[in-house]
Parts: sequence; structure tokens; C-alpha cells
Amino acid sequence: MDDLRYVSRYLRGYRLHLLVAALLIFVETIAELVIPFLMARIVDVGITSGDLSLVLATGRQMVAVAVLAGVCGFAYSRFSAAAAMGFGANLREAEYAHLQDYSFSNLDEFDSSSLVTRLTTDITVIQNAFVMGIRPLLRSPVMLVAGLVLACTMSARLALVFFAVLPFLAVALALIVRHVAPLYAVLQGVMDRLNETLQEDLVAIRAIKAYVREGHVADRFEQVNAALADTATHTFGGAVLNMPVFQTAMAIANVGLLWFGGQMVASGEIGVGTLTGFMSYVLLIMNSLNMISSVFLLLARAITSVGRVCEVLCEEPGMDPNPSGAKELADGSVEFRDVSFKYNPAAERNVLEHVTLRFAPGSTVGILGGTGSGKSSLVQLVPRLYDATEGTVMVGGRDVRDYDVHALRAGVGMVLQKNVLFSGTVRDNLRWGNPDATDEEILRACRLACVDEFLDRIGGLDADLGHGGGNVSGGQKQRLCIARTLLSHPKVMVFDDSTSAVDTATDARIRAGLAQVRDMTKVIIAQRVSSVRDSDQIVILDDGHVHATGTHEELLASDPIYQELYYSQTATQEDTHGAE
Ligand SMILES: Nc1ncnc2c1ncn2[C@@H]1O[C@H](COP(=O)(O)OP(=O)(O)OP(=O)(O)O)[C@@H](O)[C@H]1O
Repeated sequence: MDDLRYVSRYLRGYRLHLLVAALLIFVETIAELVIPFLMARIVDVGITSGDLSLVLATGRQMVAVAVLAGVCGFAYSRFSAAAAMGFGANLREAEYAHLQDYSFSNLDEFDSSSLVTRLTTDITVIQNAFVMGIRPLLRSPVMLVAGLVLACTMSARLALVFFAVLPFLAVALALIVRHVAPLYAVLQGVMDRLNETLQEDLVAIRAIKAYVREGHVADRFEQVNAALADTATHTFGGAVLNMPVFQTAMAIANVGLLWFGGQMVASGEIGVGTLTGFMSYVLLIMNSLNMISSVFLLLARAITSVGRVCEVLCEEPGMDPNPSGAKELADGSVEFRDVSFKYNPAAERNVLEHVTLRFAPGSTVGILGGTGSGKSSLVQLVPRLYDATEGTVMVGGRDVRDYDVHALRAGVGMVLQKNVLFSGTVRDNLRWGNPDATDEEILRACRLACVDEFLDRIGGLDADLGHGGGNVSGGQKQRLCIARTLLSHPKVMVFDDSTSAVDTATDARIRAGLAQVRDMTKVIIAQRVSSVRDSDQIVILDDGHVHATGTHEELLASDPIYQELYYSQTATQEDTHGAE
């Protein structure tokens, strides 16, 4: 209920539509209830007494009431559709906007495929329930109560026959709803799994072909697909039982009514018109019961989806973006004061443990360490992609939490390990760094990042990069990403292993280019010692701890890890040169 109340706020702008739709249904329902009465009058009074003018006059009234019901039904469908689609659009927009406020830690909580389902399928389920559910939800209780009252008024004895069948129908329908409702939550979960598998397989399709794993992923997909088919069969198989149960009850009630009703007509206790009118009301009552159970099934599914949408909407952003915080970084200094960090508060071990470091503004800092030693985790704390669990991270002499997070991220450029480019031209992509950049500025950034070496070959700034930047190589992509970040003129720039795919000579040229940008602090995570040896400071991380810091000469003279890295890599290079 709380979830329903929560999402109802997204009806804004469509409450009037909903109200008008409800009124139209009410009028339509009343009109339909009047028709059997008019019919009974024609048969019992008009035809029995041979009064043709009464038959015609009542017939005209019946037509007018039927037209009124039709018009109301038609107008209702317009208003309810507008309300449902508008509500769905509001919900999707709210989910999407809230996702933009998610921190990286929030995004760790949800699978991206599940988020896609929650923004698409779940909203469609809610919209469908809205369009198809409101009408029976509003009509059926009115029909049920009014039908019962009117049927009893027509013939209390006949109503007894009908009341004997009613409880069986009600219990059978209630059992179906109870059995099927929880299955919808399972169904949506399996749907998530199918989307997840599909997304992973499509993203990794090249790797799958390269490793000849088509058979393996096909088997995996088949399993999830079969699980979805099984769950859906079980769920919808239970839901459609509604219909045969209803029809059986209807047939039994009809036989009983005709049997007893026929005897009552024969004995003159009631007229034929009353019997036919009564049977029309029975049909209305049974129909409304059937509708109520269908609506419950529809709502059960929609409530599961509402819950899933609410999980996205109610997820507290993992960090306060502090929009009223400082807007400018005084300089590019970075400081870690006794910083410890773990991704999940429930995790036993910290990923970073008591890290204390200081990078002077404009300096170049190299970070080395084995895989999983915490290099990426450390630098992600600088632009607040995550917040430190303990201790303080300072940029430009202030705690990072004191900045408006957007201003902080504009001041701390980051070239991530996994580079992402978008469809569009080179110019479009580079302007992500600075939407106002002129072509001269773009070309300067291209020179610094050594993009100029291949820019003309791919077609200049107007070259189309294709979907996800698929038209350029891994090394070219990395250089374009560096140029893109340079264009935003950050005070601190972090390179998270972002030249791993370029050759050593190009790597050196990029570093020479970056050295020209003097007022920017450069933090370079690298696997190669050659990428960081000229840095003002080199930090060696080991299992989340700062193992050593110093210049190349200092570390080479004193640190065993650095010595091992350096000599193993120079030996490899010499071997390679020797082999050449
Ligand atoms: N999003 C995440 N959620 C939970 N744990 C994570 C997450 N990202 C990284 N880790 C864990 O944190 C530890 C440090 O990872 P990190 O990526 O910082 O290492 P790294 O030194 O950059 O490694 P590499 O050189 O392989 O990129 C690893 O044990 C890793 O499993």
C-alpha cells in the first residue's frame, strides 16, 4: 500500500483525466443497470397487454440509454488511456532522473539489465493494469451490489437459487488469485535474469566468437529462456483458470434458474419478462465477480512492478551532491589523510587501509601496484565517484565533500580504465569535455594526446566514430578519451591505466604533450615503469596499503618491489630488442 501511495504522486497532471474517467464509468454502469428493467417492462407490460406504443416508447428509451452507455464507454477509454500513458511517462521520467543522481555505490546495488526492465517492462505492466484495470475496478463493485439488490427486488425466491451458486464461484476465484499473485514476483525476477544474460551476451559477442563459446552461451540462454517459459506457463496457466471456473458457475446457475424460474412462470408467480430481466442481472453479477478476480490478478502483477519501480525511486543517493558547496578548486593539490575505504559497508576488509599521501599542485604522480592493490579505488575517491569510508580526501586544500560534486568533477578530469565513446563524430565526442570548445582548441587537445597522428586518416573531426566508438582501435580510443578530458581544462587529471593500449613510443609522446600543461596535476596509474619513471613522485600500492613513495631514483635505490618491477620490465624490453 505504501508503494501504491508513493507512486500515486506521479499521477500529477492526470488526476482530472482520472476523475472524468471514473465519472464516465459510473454513468455507463448506471445506464447498463437500467436496461434490464426497461426490457422487463416491454415484455411484462407492453407485449402482455399488446400496448405497441408503450413497447416503442420503452424501446426508444432503451436505445437512448444504450447510446449513452456507449458514448461514456468510448470517452472513458480516451481519458483512461491518457491518464495511464501520462502516469507511465511520469514514472519513467522520475526513474531516469533519479538514476542520474545515483552514485557509483548505488549503481553497484542494481544490475543494469534489471534497471532496464524496471524502466520499461515494469512500467508497461503498470500502465496496462491502469488502462485495463480501472474500468472493472470501478464498475464491478457497483454492478455487483446494484445487481444483487435489483435481482432480489425482482424475485427474492429466484435469488435463493442464485445465492446457492455464488459462494462456490467466489471461493474458487479467491483461491486462483491467492495462488497466482505471488508467482508474478517470481516471473519478473526471471525476466530480469533473461535480460541480464541477453545483455551480457550481446555486449560480449566479439569475445564469444573469438573464444568459440557460441555453444556455451546458447546453452546458458536456453536454460534461462526455458525457466522463463516454465514460470510464465505456471503463472498464466493459473490465471486463465478464471474463465472456465466462471463459465461452469454460469452454466450451473442458468440451468438452476431456468428450472425453478420456468416453474414459477408456469405457475404464474412471475412473468417471462421478470425471468429474462433476472437472468440479465445474474449475468451482470457473475461478470462483475469474474472481473473483480481478473482485476486482482492484474493488480497483483502491477503491484509487484510498482514495488520494483519504488525500489529504484526510493534508493537513497549514496552521497550528498552538496549543490550549494564550493564551485572552484583553488589549485590541483590532492591529499589523502588517513583514508580507509571499502565498497560495501558490510565487507570485512578494507580495500584501502590508512592511506596518507600528498600530491603538490601541477606535479606528476605515478601510481604502481599489482592487480587488485587498490590503484583505481584510490583515484576514484578524488572526484567523489565513491566517498572514503574513513579519513579525508582533500582537493585544492578543501575536503572533497565541501564542493558541489559537479564542480569537483569538472575540476578533476578522469580518463577511466574502461573508455567509452559515443555514436557521432570525433568533434561531437570531444565536445563532451567542453561543449563550447572551438576547432582550434579541439585540435590542440588532439595534438597533446597524439590524436593528430591518426586524425586525418580516419577522416578528421567530422569522422563518424560509429556505435560506442567502434570504428577506432583500442589505442586510438584511449587517445581520443585523453583529448576529451584535456578539453575540460581540469586542475587534476587522473589517467587510470589509460595508455595501456598504446605503444611505448606513443605513450612517451603523450606524456611529453601532457608535460606542457603545467598548471594541471597529473596522476598516472600504469603497469609500465617507463610510464611513470619521470614523475615527481611515484606511489607503490600493495594490498591497499601505501608500500613506498619517492622518485624513480629513490625507489630504485631502496625499494625491492620497485626494483623487481623495473628490472623485470627493462630485461623484457632488452630481450625484445635483442630478439629484434
Ligand atoms: N565496484 C566494486 N565493488 C566491490 N569491490 C570492488 C569493486 N571494484 C573493485 N573492487 C575490489 O577492490 C579491490 C581493489 O580493486 P582496484 O580496481 O582498485 O584494483 P587495481 O589496483 O586498480 O587493479 P587493476 O590493476 O587490476 O585495475 C579488488 O579486490 C577488487 O576486487
